[in-house]
Amino acid sequence: MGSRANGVGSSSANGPVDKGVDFANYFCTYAFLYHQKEMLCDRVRMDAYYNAIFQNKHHFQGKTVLDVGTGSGILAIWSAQAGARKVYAVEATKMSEHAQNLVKANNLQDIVEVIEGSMEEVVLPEKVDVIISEWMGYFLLRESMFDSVIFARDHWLKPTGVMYPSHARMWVAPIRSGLVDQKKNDYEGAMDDWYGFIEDTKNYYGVEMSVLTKPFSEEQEKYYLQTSLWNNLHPHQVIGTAAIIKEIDCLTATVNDILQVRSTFSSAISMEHTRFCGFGGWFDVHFRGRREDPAQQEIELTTAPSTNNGTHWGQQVFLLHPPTHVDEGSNLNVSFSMDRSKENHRLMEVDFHVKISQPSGMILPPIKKKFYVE
Ligand SMILES: C[S@@+](CC[C@H](N)C(=O)[O-])C[C@H]1O[C@@H](n2cnc3c(N)ncnc32)[C@H](O)[C@@H]1O
Repeated sequence: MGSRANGVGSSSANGPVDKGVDFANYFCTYAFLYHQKEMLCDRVRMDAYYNAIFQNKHHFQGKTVLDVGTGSGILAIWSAQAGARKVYAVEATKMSEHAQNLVKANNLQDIVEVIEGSMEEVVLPEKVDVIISEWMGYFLLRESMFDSVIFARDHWLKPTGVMYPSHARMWVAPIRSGLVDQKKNDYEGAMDDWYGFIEDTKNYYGVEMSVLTKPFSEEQEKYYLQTSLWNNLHPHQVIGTAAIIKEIDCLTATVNDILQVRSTFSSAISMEHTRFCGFGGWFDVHFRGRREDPAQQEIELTTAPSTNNGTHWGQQVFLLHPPTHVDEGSNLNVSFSMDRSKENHRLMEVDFHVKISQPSGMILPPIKKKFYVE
């Protein structure tokens, strides 16, 4: 199982963010070295940022850089090693102390200035040429950290400045997966256990609890059947064409642009006699520099299903029960929407509306389902 900051129980998307709650539930996990280590061990992620910086040294040599959410300090250190004149490394948690030690241990204390504080509150002495950040959560937007990068860009990037990464995309594709059976069994097992429990409670303790069956069932259904799952999909599990559902230009996107994702797309099933079990969702980001000041080497970081280049982000899997038998030539028409959870602006709610037409021309009853990305 992959892990990013959990963000559970944080603040509202509509009201002001309660900073204390947000810190306790979101930032706190990033204060642990074991968590930073998991990201530092992700070779796909590390290689992409390393290559983006060192194969595009012209963006860093003699330049000022801001690392938004420096964590262990790794991106700030690389920026300095690539020749930056000054690097501001901002980190909200006490991880800043480890970053500071790491900077000193690598003899970069004259270039990298670690600043402990929230990006929204720190004051820098100057504007910067480059903003670098690793802000991507599960399915790209979970964690809503890109808001802080947008804030940093709007306040601290020079008009000629460059964003690292410069672009991001979200992808969705139909999949087959044995998890669809496993999760249904888990749910049914939990309900069987519940029925035994209410019978025992009545027999031994004289209390009738069946009035709670419906809310318990709803709770378990949400947990087992409506919560998206972290999974490392094999490419063979993708059974139809993948669609891009969102494209972000990191230089120009506003918070308003990323509050919601809306997309309608069609996907042609490309596999014979298979089960359509739901959707897989993933993202990629690109390092292209800016139009007037492009990268010498464009780098891509993809979290697509892969046999040997998996990432700690994996993919998010959205299971549709029961699975539908489809064939090569079946076609899916999909409406997708994603919004921030009202209870916690760092979590997401996703809706799929799917119409399936079979190669025979038969159109199946539409499928509609809501999911929680938690
Ligand atoms: C995904 S980690 C990346 C850490 C490091 N840059 C790396 O690439 O290994 C994101 C980091 O950003 C920090 N962070 C998130 N939002 C922030 C904000 N608004 N201000 C300062 N730090 C923030 C988190 O505490 C976390 O350490």
